[in-house]
Amino acid sequence: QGTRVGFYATTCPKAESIVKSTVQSHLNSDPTLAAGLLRMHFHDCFVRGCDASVLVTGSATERTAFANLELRGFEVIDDAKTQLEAACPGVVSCADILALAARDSVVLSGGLSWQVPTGRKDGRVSQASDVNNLPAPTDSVDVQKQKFAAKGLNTQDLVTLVGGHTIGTTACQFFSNRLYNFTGNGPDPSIDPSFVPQLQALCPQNRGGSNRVPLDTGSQLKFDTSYYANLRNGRGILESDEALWNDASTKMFVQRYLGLRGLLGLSFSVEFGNSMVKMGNIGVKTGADGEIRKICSAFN
Ligand code: HEM
Ligand SMILES: [Ca+2]
Ligand SMILES: [Ca+2]
Repeated sequence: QGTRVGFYATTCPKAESIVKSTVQSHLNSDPTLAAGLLRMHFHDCFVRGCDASVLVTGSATERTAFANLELRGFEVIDDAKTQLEAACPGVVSCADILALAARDSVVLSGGLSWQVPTGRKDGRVSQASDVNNLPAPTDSVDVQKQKFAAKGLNTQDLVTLVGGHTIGTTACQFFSNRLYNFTGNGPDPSIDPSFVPQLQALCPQNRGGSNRVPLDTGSQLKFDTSYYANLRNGRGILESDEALWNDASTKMFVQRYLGLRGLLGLSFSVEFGNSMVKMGNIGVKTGADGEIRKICSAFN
């Protein structure tokens, strides 16, 4: 796979601490950026591999694709890159900065840490038209599984990584179809009926599509298992999220993360790191495959 833990130990020993302190200082002023950085790494890895293709600006780059319009935290990556270029010019890739920043975001939100293998090169291509195989919030469990399997990720990885929704928010436009006219008339029956009016108030019908709602009600800044408890209680926000509770193969992992009786327990905080390492190795470029960008938003 080409990456290894401690890749910069001799060439830029402070690389990981520089990323961490940069993420820390940005989260101090805006803790919601943790979610932005985690999601950005996912959107990078699923399109042309973890190669920072998502960071490039310009017409028709990935950043201009619909699925990426709400990505947040680019300024954190740029800030870390500036400091890394001062400390060790031309050494640390933007793809690695993004992988490290995603880990640090989880840890600073209360999650358990993991070691991030590094050594990714930055890609030389970024095309909006490549951003079509990302999962959609209306995807069934079967489609979600297929999209993850196409990247070498299994059902456990799917349930675990989507657990990233324990932090952050979604725009109403991605789920408000569930609140009003889901099956011709009335809300999606898989939503807890007592939760529906709450969501309707946050997302008024035919307006407020850009209003934002926490993906994990009551715990949007904390990296915990509350997201899974919400799924069990019919309080998942996206249709794709609640579906994980209504399919036997994915429900089993949700139950195990919740430590429900009779099933072998599984630690979400441990497994999240394991699955992130797998996701972080998707399509990694090494050697002459790629470059070390000077600026993360532009090819050299
Ligand atoms: C089936 C897979 C997935 C689907 C359908 C999905 C869908 C979505 C949607 C629709 C949003 C709201 C976007 C917006 O309003 O701008 C969102 C937000 C988010 N997603 Fe996912 N996602 C998936 C998997 C993942 C994975 C694997 C991760 C990370 C490991 C992740 C992390 C996040 C985070 C942290 C946010 C909040 C972003 C913020 O607050 O800015 N998602 N996701
Ligand atoms: Ca990429
Ligand atoms: Ca949470």
